Amino acid sequence: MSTQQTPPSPPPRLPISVLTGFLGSGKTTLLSRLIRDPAMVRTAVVINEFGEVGLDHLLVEQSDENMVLMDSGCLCCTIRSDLAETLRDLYMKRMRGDIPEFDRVVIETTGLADPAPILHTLMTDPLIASRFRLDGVVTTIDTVHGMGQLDEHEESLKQAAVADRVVLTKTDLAEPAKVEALRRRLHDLNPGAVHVDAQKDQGLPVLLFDAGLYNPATKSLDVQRWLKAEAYEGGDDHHHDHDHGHCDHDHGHCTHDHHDHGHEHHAHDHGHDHHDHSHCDHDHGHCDHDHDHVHGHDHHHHDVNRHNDKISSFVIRSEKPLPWDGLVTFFETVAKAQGDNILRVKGLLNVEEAERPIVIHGVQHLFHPPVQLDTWPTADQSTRIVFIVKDLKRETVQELFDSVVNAKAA
Ligand SMILES: Nc1nc2c(ncn2[C@@H]2O[C@H](COP(=O)(O)OP(=O)(O)OP(=O)(O)O)[C@@H](O)[C@H]2O)c(=O)[nH]1
Repeated sequence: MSTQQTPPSPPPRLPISVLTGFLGSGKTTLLSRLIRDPAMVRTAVVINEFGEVGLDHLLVEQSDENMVLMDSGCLCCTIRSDLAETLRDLYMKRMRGDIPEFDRVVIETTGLADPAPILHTLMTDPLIASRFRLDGVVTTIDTVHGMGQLDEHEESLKQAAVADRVVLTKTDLAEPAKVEALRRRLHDLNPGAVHVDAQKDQGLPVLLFDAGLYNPATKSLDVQRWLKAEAYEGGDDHHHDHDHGHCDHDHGHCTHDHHDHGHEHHAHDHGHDHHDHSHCDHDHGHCDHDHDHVHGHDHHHHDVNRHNDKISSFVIRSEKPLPWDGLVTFFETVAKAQGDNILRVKGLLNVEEAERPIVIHGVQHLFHPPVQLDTWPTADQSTRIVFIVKDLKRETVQELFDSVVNAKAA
């Protein structure tokens, strides 16, 4: 992690959305819909093959064998030898004016892929990292088979855990109770992700993209919307969530269980999630409220370690300003010791030496350069670091934080 404290804000790099999801979960179907949508104008979509998205007569212009322009204004491009080369090539052609200018990129990954290596490429290849930034991860989940896939395939769990947007597919085929049980499980697995219904929701590009720190609607950095720390906190008691194996065998039972435990507010959250993008902001109003409620309490007791198989998420919170070198040591140590178990980290930091808050963002052991915000997003000036992890206890991370950061702060 770099110790640079004042990188440019907002970042001028082109946003990339990574589309992932299990085999047959509906990535291509979603992409075929997206590339025909006029809102995808000035978007470059990187796919495996043209054939899979059925371009046929929609194609208006082919610049070379790897690239076509759709009449929606969406540029479709197939992967060359590897992703890094494809992105470099795209960027150079854009610079030279060989292809229409595009403002964002969407990359489809293959079905069984652990998305982490792709995210690594985006963050580590110097040419790519200086021209592009990760906007978000979009994960398709099949509502008919998704529960079983989450049980049986770790890749599927990881894809859901790193998502900024979860697209529920095949809701026209699945029983509503199963869809609801899956929604709950996904929410427990990754409370910050917004759920979108591929069948019912309209305006998919708006719902799926701009999931990052930069909010094009307000033309500013929107850390509340991005961090969603409140979604990982709050007084939820998720002790019964451990038994998701049951869900696959007995969804009705599982749904009942949740209701029996008074989790109606989950359904409420989900209801908000899949309406339209503006609900993100509405959600925030909602979350702020929750957050104020939580704020008056001892956060260490209210942070809930949500278990979903081996994956859990939690927030490390600290009220006092923290020394930068302590924070750097903490992130370096945690990345070195537990890098493989850290799926995603997002943090808003109150740093002693900095007048303004600093935002960090990491995938496994890699971190984007920190970004300094102009102001605090709300009156709450505490440090909040969201972790989504695998096989890693909250206590382990908290202990390290206490010994490295809090000890230095004391
Ligand atoms: N009824 C229904 N069928 C869907 C939906 N989404 C996808 N399908 C079907 O599910 C099958 C798999 O969908 P794809 O879009 O090819 O899935 P994919 O994730 O691209 O698959 P891979 O490339 O093999 O990983 C296809 O037959 C689609 O027509 C949906 O929302 N409803």
